[in-house]
Amino acid sequence: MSDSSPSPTKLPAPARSLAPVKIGIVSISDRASSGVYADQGLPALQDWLTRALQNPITFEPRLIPDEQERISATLIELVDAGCALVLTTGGTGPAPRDVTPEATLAVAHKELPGFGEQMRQISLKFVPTAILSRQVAVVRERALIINLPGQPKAIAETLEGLKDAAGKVLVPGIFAAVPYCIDLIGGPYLETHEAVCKAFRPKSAQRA
Ligand SMILES: Nc1ncnc2c1ncn2[C@@H]1O[C@H](COP(=O)(O)OP(=O)(O)OP(=O)(O)O)[C@@H](O)[C@H]1O
Ligand SMILES: Nc1nc2c(c(=O)[nH]1)N[C@H]1C(S)=C(S)[C@@H](COP(=O)(O)O)O[C@H]1N2
Repeated sequence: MSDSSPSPTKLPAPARSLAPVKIGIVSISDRASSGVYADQGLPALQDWLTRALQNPITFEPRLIPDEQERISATLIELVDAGCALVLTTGGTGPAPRDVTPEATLAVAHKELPGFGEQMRQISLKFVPTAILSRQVAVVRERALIINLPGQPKAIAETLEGLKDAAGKVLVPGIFAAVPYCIDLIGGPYLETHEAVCKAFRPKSAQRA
């Protein structure tokens, strides 16, 4: 009679425990925050991050008007609350009330210009007005803060980049660089779902 007990070699590998991560998501919109229209920024951010990341996520959502002091105070509060990543949406354009980049730079310890440069490159594949977005990314303490444009569809476009119909990456999204950046500033080790976004780390930084 054959032994029906499972061979140890066939047992599924024990699930790796992934570090939890706290993420601040901030929708900056005069009209959404005052109820003129329903906010689509926070749902779009939460949806994309939930699809992209394998780690357990605690979201810290904030919906606020385009007011510089309020934006800076919100960013500081979220970093102090332990967010490793803070994503904002809205207020990056040239209009008088668009002050998200100024509010972000005001709380920066370091600026990372590559994120804004890459987002504008990606967005140019979607809209010629991509160059109107003044978005910045900065490090404050152990947190990475990134501005995304306010148009809700721009959230997935900039984070994920541009793919062809077969899913081949044509222009890498900025999120590919986020996990390694968070390693470097002392945050949790983030792992992504490759079908949504393949994170890049140098071999020496990859964990088994
Ligand atoms: N939070 C949001 N929810 C839904 N749609 C939004 C949101 N933010 C922006 N949009 C849409 O994207 C467009 C461009 O965004 P932008 O940040 O320039 O808005 P805005 O003209 O400054 O107005 P507001 O700050 O009142 O949203 C808006 O006109 C609106 O159609
Ligand atoms: N991917 C992407 N980027 C985009 C857009 C867009 O629709 N998709 N809209 C542009 C427009 S029209 C503006 S005015 C700027 C600034 O937008 P914000 O003020 O909503 O942040 O983002 C630009 N970047």
